[in-house]
Amino acid sequence: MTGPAPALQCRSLVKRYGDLIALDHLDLVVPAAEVHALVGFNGAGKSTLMRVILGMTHADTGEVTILGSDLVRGEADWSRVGHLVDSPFGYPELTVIENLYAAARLHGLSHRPAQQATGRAIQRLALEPWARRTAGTLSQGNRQRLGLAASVLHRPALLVLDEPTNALDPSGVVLLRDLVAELSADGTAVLVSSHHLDEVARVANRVSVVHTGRVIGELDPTTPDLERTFFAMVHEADTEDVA
Ligand SMILES: Nc1ncnc2c1ncn2[C@@H]1O[C@H](COP(=O)(O)OP(=O)(O)OP(=O)(O)O)[C@@H](O)[C@H]1O
Repeated sequence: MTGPAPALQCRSLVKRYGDLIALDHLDLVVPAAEVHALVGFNGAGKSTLMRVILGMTHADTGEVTILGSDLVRGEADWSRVGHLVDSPFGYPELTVIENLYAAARLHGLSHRPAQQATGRAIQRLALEPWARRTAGTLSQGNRQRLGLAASVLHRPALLVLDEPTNALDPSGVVLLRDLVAELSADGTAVLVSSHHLDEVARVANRVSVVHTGRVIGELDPTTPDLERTFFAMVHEADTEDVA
C-alpha cells in the first residue's frame, strides 16, 4: 500500500549558473505536517532550491512535485502554496489591509472570505497598529510581518520560507515560531531556511544540511550541540570531495 503523496518532492535537481553548480543532484522530500529546515553556509544553494521549487527559476534537470503535481508540466496548484522568498510581498502604495486583501484574492479567495482572512492575518502577525499604513512606510520588520501574513492567510498546504526571521524582533520570532507550529498541526508542510541553529532546533521536525548544492545529511534537532555536529558534517563532506 502506498501512502499519500508528499507535499513536496525534489528529485536530482541540477542548476548551473555558468561554471558554478548551485544545485548538484539535490533530493528532498517534505511530507504533510512536517516542518523541514534547510541549513547551510552562505552560497550553499538554499535560496536557489526554494526559487526552483516555487517556479521562480528553472532547474536544468531534475523533477519537482508539489502537492502531487508536476512543477515543470505546469500542474501545480499555487493557490495551496504560500511563500516568503526574496523581498516580502507588499505593494508600497497600498495599505497593510489592502495588500493582504489583494494577496487573499490572488490566492483565489472570494470577497468575504478574503476580508475575514485579512482580519485574521493582521491579528495573527500583530499588525493592528499599522493596518492602515501603506506598506512603503513600514519598518523592515513590519514589512517582513506583512510578507509572512500574506504567505499564510490562505492556510496553504505547503509553505516555503527563506530566512523568515530576518529583520524580526524577538516578539516577531516567537510569533513566527507559534504560527509555524499551528500551521504544521493543521497539516501544512513547511520548508524553512535559517542560519540560526537554535531557532531551527525549536521549530523543525527535520533538518537537512545543504552544502555545495547537495543535501549532505540530516541533523537531529534534539541534539544538544547542533553547531558542532553541523560543522563536523560539512567538514566530512569537504574531506570526501578532496579525497
Ligand atoms: N542569478 C544568479 N547568477 C549567478 N549565480 C547565482 C545566482 N543566484 C545564485 N547564484 C549562486 O549560486 C550559489 C547558491 O546561492 P544561493 O543564493 O542559493 O545560496 P544560499 O544557500 O541561499 O546562501 P545564503 O545563505 O547566503 O542566502 C551561490 O554561489 C550564488 O552565488
